[in-house]
Amino acid sequence: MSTRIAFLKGHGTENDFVIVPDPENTVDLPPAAVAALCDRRAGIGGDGLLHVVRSAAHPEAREMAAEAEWFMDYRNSDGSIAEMCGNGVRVFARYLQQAGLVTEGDLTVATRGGVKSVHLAKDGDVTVGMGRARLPEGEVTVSVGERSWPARNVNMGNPHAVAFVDDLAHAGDLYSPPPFSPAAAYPDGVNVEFVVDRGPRHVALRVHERGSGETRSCGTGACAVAVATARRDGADPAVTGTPVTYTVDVPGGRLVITERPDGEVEMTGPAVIVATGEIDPEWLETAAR
Ligand SMILES: N[C@@H](CCC[C@H](N)C(=O)O)C(=O)O
Repeated sequence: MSTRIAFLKGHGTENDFVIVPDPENTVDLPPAAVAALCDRRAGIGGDGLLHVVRSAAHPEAREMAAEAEWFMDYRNSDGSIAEMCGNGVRVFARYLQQAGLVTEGDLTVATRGGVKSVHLAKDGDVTVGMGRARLPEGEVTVSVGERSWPARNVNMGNPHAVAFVDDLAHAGDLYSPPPFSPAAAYPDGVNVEFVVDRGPRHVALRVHERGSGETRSCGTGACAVAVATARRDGADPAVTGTPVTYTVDVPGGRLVITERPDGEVEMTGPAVIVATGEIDPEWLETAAR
């Protein structure tokens, strides 16, 4: 009989993940296996999967091994690969801490979007240096039913379309990806955020994630929203020399995002491990067929 595979379940502002610790990269996780594990009825359930691998043991991360011991091999719930996951990095760091692989304080995590700096605070919050936002030029439109909105194209390592709406209910049921145009703006698909104002430097969002559907939170999405809202509000820390902080409410909680004058975007929020268990490898093999 083959060995059972350890897993954990965790979430960050209710963006939830199956975590598979696999330091030497020996667990085979093809897209169908990831989709089976993330299935909320027939599997464990999650918006995505965090495969925890030593950077030195993963071909996509070897070059980052000197800077970051651990690689977050992130997958969406449909099995697709994404460059970055902001809530995922916080949960990944919490796992490393609880497993005794790192101590509280500062650490680095390798991701497909580069090496990220993480701070595990004593109060339980986790802060991640998310890098700089890129704001590609060009008009983008997103639609839901009869309504459509201009959207800001923001890249946080992964692609986002940020649309300001009058009412979050206008985003509808978000069962399927909101259509966007022009198609050339997002050749690899896009995460779409719908945003309303809540007060000064305070917004709320709903999100449809590429590869996962509507989720209760998206960390990269919250960063994209903070930067798009700052520009809409005429705030650019690179010009004023003053950091700008936004509170971003998501259906699953609250994230605080600061953009600094050097362009670096920092995200702070919670990260929780809720369960541990074992995956039956025979089930996984069958389920992934
Ligand atoms: N939930 C994540 C984003 C995960 C990746 C995204 N679905 C994509 O395909 O780009 C976050 O917290 O950032």
